[in-house]
Formats: sequence, structure tokens, C-alpha cells
Amino acid sequence: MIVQRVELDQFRNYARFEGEFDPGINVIYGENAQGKTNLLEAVAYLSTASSHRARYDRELIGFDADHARIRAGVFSRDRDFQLEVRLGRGVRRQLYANGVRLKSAAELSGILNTVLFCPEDLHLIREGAAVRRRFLDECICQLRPRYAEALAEYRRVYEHKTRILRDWEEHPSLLDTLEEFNLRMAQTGAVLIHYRAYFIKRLSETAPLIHQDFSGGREELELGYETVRTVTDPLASVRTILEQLLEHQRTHRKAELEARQCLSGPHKDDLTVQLNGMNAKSFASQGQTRTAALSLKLASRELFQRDTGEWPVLLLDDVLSELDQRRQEFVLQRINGGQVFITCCEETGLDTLQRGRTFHIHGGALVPEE
Ligand SMILES: Nc1ncnc2c1ncn2[C@@H]1O[C@H](COP(=O)(O)OP(=O)(O)OP(=O)(O)O)[C@@H](O)[C@H]1O
Repeated sequence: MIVQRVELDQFRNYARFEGEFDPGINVIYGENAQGKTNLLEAVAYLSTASSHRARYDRELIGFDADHARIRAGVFSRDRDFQLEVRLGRGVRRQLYANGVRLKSAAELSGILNTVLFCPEDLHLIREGAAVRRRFLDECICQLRPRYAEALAEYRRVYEHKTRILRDWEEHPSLLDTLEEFNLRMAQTGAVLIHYRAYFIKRLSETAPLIHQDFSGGREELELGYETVRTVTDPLASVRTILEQLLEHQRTHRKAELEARQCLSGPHKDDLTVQLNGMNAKSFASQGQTRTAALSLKLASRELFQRDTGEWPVLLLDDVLSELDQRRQEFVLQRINGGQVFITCCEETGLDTLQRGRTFHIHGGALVPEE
């Protein structure tokens, strides 16, 4: 997958931008607050129709504008695509591929996939399980449509069951449907656990090797899967997992009614991360945390490439800061497959990059090369 060209109109601090990109490495450099991250955000938006840092689309529109537009020429799955995103204040965003309006964001990710690494990704190691679950869900959804369906269904059923448990005392008749929701939750939950277990198994075969290279063999990364306690082997068949989930529901029925909360199911799952045998969340340094998070992201990109034959576009925002010289060099050497956009404040120090183009950004505009 290659983003060949990007045009921005009134997107964040870009009044107008046009850039032709290299199929290899693109270095976006400039001082702080000039628009480097904004450019990566625009590229990422073309694949997910969402931003990693904006809560509302309107934040992406230039302060003085009513509309913003992102356009791009993309080469993917042996074809050329023209992608377009139109954003407007007070109106629904519109997505287009080759001039045809798309119904959903999922259609975009069928054309362009990106893996973004940004400073906020330290949360992947440091924060609670929800962040790691989101990472797993995003990765697996891109690879397995059946998983995306099961996840959507699980979330629907979970919400219904939560409402039943919250309101059953005031409306006891709600309990009549509880068993049905329990069964559907266990059925879809078993599918989620099965897929997550396989993905984590593959991630465990890939990410530790990357991390080991990163740290010059000094650090050992270990990943694990924590799910519902009664599930003895998450790699077992969906049928076996289903029985074990139903068993967990049975033993927690009274507690759920008392707590008025959903206590049983994979919505509490976690991907555990250990460094040299210790919980990374509590003990890893800033640099180690960054290295571990980056190893997870790079591993997910490699798995995507192995499954689909296509490299997702890699967007590395401010990845080099806080890494020592050796780790920096490792990152720059490791990113040798597919297209990469990497932001940094200085052009110097990137001599290891043999191929590609550099773009100097200043005040939301491309500084022309001399
Ligand atoms: N909707 C918007 N309209 C206009 N300008 C915006 C908008 N949103 C953000 N900006 C401006 O964009 C600039 C930030 O750009 P960006 O985050 O891309 O910086 P950066 O070059 O990545 O900087 P750093 O090196 O500090 O990470 C800020 O000056 C901010 O005020």
C-alpha cells in the first residue's frame, strides 16, 4: 500500500498542501507545532475515518474555515484509488473512493491500512487493560471480518445485559430475557476469545524478537493472555470455550444481580506485557516502555503483511525521542518494508536512511527545497 499523493484543504493548520510521496521512507521534519503530526493524522484518517487525538471531526477543520478536505492517490491491492474525505461544521463527514460515496469507515480500511505509532502509545504499556484490548480489537478486525462482526454483536448484547442488570429491581420482568442474552454473550464471547488467543500467540512469536533486537539482546519481552478464569485453554475450540463461559456465568449469576453489573465475559480481557519477567506496566523505564510499545506495533504490521501480502503504511510520529542512539538506529533499520512516514525535529541523524524523501514543514506549509 502506497500513499502516492496527498492534498489538504483547510485541514488543521494547513490552508493548502500538496505533496508527492516516496514509496519508501518519507521524513517529515520541522520545528515544534508546525504541522508534522497533522500531516500524519490526515493520512491515518484516510484509513480509519477517525483521528487518534481528536474527539470530534470538527477539531480537524482549520480554525477559520467551515470545511476541510483530504484527498489522496493511493496504490493498494494492485489498483489505483482516489480517496477523499470531506468534513464540515455541523454536517456529517463524507467519504469517497474513486468518486463513489462510501457507506462506512470499514470500506476505507478495505483500501488503505495504516499502523500509527505516536507518543500516546506509551499508554499501551502503562495504562489499564482497555487500551490493550482496543489495540487487539483494531488489529484483529482488520484481518478477520468474522471477528469484527462478533465484536459488534458482543458490544450490542453487553449493553442490553448491562441495562437488564441495572434496572431489574425496578422492572423484574426484564429478567425473563436475561438467559437469552447470557447465551448470546457466551456464544459471541467464545468467538472473541478464540481469535484473540490465536492473534496473541502469533504476536508472541513476533514482538519479542523485535524487542530483543531493539535492546541488543538484553531485554526479554513476554506476552500473555488473561481472560475469563474458567477458560482453561483459550486456544481450544469455540465450543469448548462456550461451555466454560456458560459455567462462569452460572457461578456468577447471583453476584451479577447483586452488583447490577456484567461480571462475566471477555470484556475484561487483557494482553499482559512482561519485561525480563517483570510487569512492564509497573517497572519499565520510559525508553523500555516506548521500545515495547513500538515492538507491538511493528509486530502487528508484520502479521498484517504475512496475512495479506501488503504492508500497511507505517506512520511514526516522534518515535526517536527518548531512545538512545542504538535503539534509534535499530528503528531506522527495521523499517525497511513498505512505505513509512516518520516525523522528527531535525533532519540530521537520519543518515542511516538510504532511500526516500524529506519534507520540511513550517507553519502548515511545505518549505520549498533550495
Ligand atoms: N483545527 C486547527 N486549525 C488550525 N490550526 C490548528 C488546528 N488544530 C491544531 N492546529 C495547530 O497545529 C499546530 C500543531 O501541529 P502539529 O501537532 O502537527 O505539530 P508538530 O509539528 O507535530 O509539533 P511537535 O514537534 O511539537 O509534535 C499547532 O500550532 C496548533 O495550534
